[in-house]
Order: sequence, then structure tokens, then C-alpha cells
Amino acid sequence: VYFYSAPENFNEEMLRGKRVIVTGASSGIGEQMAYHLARMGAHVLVTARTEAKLQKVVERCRELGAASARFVSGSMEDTAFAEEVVKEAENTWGGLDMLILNHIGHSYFNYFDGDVDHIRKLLETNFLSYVAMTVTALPMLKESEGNIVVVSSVAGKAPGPFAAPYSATKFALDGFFSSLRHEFIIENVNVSITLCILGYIDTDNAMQAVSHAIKVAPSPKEECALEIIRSGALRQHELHYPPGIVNGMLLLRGLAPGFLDTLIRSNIVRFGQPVPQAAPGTSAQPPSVRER
Ligand SMILES: NC(=O)C1=CN([C@@H]2O[C@H](COP(=O)(O)OP(=O)(O)OC[C@H]3O[C@@H](n4cnc5c(N)ncnc54)[C@H](OP(=O)(O)O)[C@@H]3O)[C@@H](O)[C@H]2O)C=CC1
Ligand SMILES: CC(C)CCC[C@@H](C)[C@H]1CC[C@H]2[C@@H]3C(=O)C=C4C[C@@H](O)CC[C@]4(C)[C@H]3CC[C@]12C
Repeated sequence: VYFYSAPENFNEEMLRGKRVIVTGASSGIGEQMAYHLARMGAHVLVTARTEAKLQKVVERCRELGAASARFVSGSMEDTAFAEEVVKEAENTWGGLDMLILNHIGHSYFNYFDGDVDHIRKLLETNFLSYVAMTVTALPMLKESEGNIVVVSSVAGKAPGPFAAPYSATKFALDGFFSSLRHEFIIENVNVSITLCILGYIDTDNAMQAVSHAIKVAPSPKEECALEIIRSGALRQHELHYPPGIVNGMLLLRGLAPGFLDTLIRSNIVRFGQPVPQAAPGTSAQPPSVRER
């Protein structure tokens, strides 16, 4: 508790004129981070696959007062693209202050189906591209004494069911970046690494995927996006958002892991399968988690 509640003074001016890359910024939390950064007067480079959406995000960033805004489109399934995005920042800005790694590839919310290739592909997108961007950006981040922000999930600390591939990629991020942080401290590399442990957030994609299955209420993506930027700028090691639920879960994980697991399962009511439509005159019976 002491560690994560150390004195902190965030001022939005801290981001003015800063050069920031945001991945997965065509929707959800990434899009909201781009808008906050724009409002704070940062230079933003946003990336994702869908050019039409990125075009709109860039326009909105300009309206909100970004020092500059541009996009590069492509897929992070390919680590060559990940490196290309960082090169683009180097060519346009000649440096970089903050690297926000946020994108995720599509996965399913259901029992693990045995598809090993899916996990390999998801690791490329959700994990290896993060490593590749970090490697390419590191010389610039050392120069600016900048920040690396890695967006993860409670599923990357205390997993629930139906997200085995996704959870694996988020655990990989914790292992890699928490180890790398030690090395930076040992070697006096003044680049901060912030691992963001997020609970359930109300983005369109997450709501579509799991709102029928999760009992807890989602937290707002706008506030979540601001907290991520804030903790990155303050060089915190970890962000836990929303703090009550995530800190509670992590505390229980240490004290009573079996109880936490039961609690997680009891908060997931249905999943994956279409909810049957009620026939006229009958009431719909949702499928139970045991049915498959
Ligand atoms: N929402 C939630 O409940 C939670 C989210 N998180 C984490 O927060 C982060 C953001 O989540 P959220 O905003 O909900 O996600 P969204 O699904 O809204 O956004 C994902 C972004 O990644 C992009 N993307 C998808 N596939 C690829 C690809 N192959 N290559 C490059 N970009 C890709 C998407 O754009 P496009 O399709 O155009 O490529 C989009 O911009 C993720 O790291 C997620 O794990 C953590 C805990 C809970
Ligand atoms: C026990 C409870 C107090 C809290 C349980 C919270 C659990 C159920 C929450 C916390 C993190 C959440 C997942 C997440 O990280 C990101 C995504 C990606 C998105 O595209 C689809 C939904 C998915 C898989 C979320 C599913 C629900 C999870 C596991």
C-alpha cells in the first residue's frame, strides 16, 4: 500500500510538447488516451489496423489541441510493422518521450479450444510486438529519460476462466517488463516502466464480448485512459484501476487464493454461447456455464 500510494503530483502540463506513441488507438481506451494527450498539448502518433478510424481520431486530436497528430496503419501481428511505427516517430520527431503499448489482437471468451496456433499468433500481437517496439524505441527513450507504459489486465495477475490465450499473453508482459525494470534500475537507465493492471472497462469491444457474462459493473474508459497517462508520467511501477476491485483482488490473491478463485468464478455467469430467444409465451432460460 505504501509503495503504490507514494506522494504524487500530476500536472497535465507534464505532457505538453511530449512526443507520444499510442498503439491500439482506433477505439476503446487507446482512442481515449489519444484525446487526453491531445487536450494536454502533446505530439501524438496513433496506430492500429483500420485507417478510416485512425483518420477520424487524428482529426479529433487536432481539434482538441494536439501539438501535432498523425497515424500509421498496419497489423502488430508482424513485428516488422511494430518497428516501423517507432521508426516513423524517429523520422518525424527525432525522438520519443512516451511509448504507450495498448493494442490487443482478437481472441475468444470461452473454454480453451486446443488451438495452439491461435496462441502463437496472439503472443506475436499482444506480447512480441510490445518487446520489438521497446527494443527499437529504447535509444530514444534513454535520451529523453522517457516512459514505457504497458497496458495489461487483472487477467495477467489473477486469471479467470474463458480467457486462457489472452491471460497467457498478459502474464508474459508482466514477466518480461517487470524483469526489465529491475535491469534498468541496476544499470541506472532512467526509463520508467509502468504496468497497468486494469479491471473490466466499458469499451465497445469488451462490452460486446463479455457484458452478458460478467456480474461486476464496468469502469469508464475515459477515466481509465487518464489514469494510465497519469501513472506513466509519474513513473509509477504499476497502476491498479479501478483501485478498489483490483487492489482487493491482488490482496486476496496473496492471503486466500482459493477464495479469490471462487469469487472470480462466481462473478462470471454466462459466456460465449448465444442467449436463447424466448419462444412466445415462455421465458428465456440462459445456458449455464456447465452446459457445453
Ligand atoms: N476493456 C476491458 O475490459 C479491459 C481492457 N484491458 C486492456 O486494455 C487495452 C485496450 O483494451 P480495449 O480498449 O478494450 O480494446 P479495443 O478492442 O477497444 O481496442 C483494441 C485496439 O487494438 C487494435 N488492434 C486490434 N488488432 C490489432 C492488430 N492485429 N494489430 C494492431 N492493432 C490491433 C484495434 O484497432 P483495429 O481493429 O483497427 O486494428 C483497437 O484500436 C488492451 O491491452 C486490453 O487488454 C485490460 C483489462 C480490461
Ligand atoms: C471477480 C471480479 C470482482 C472481477 C472479475 C473481472 C474479470 C471478469 C474481468 C477483468 C479483466 C477482463 C478481461 C480483459 O482483461 C480484457 C478483455 C478483452 C476484451 O476484448 C474482451 C473481454 C476481456 C477478455 C475481459 C473479460 C473480463 C475480465 C477477465
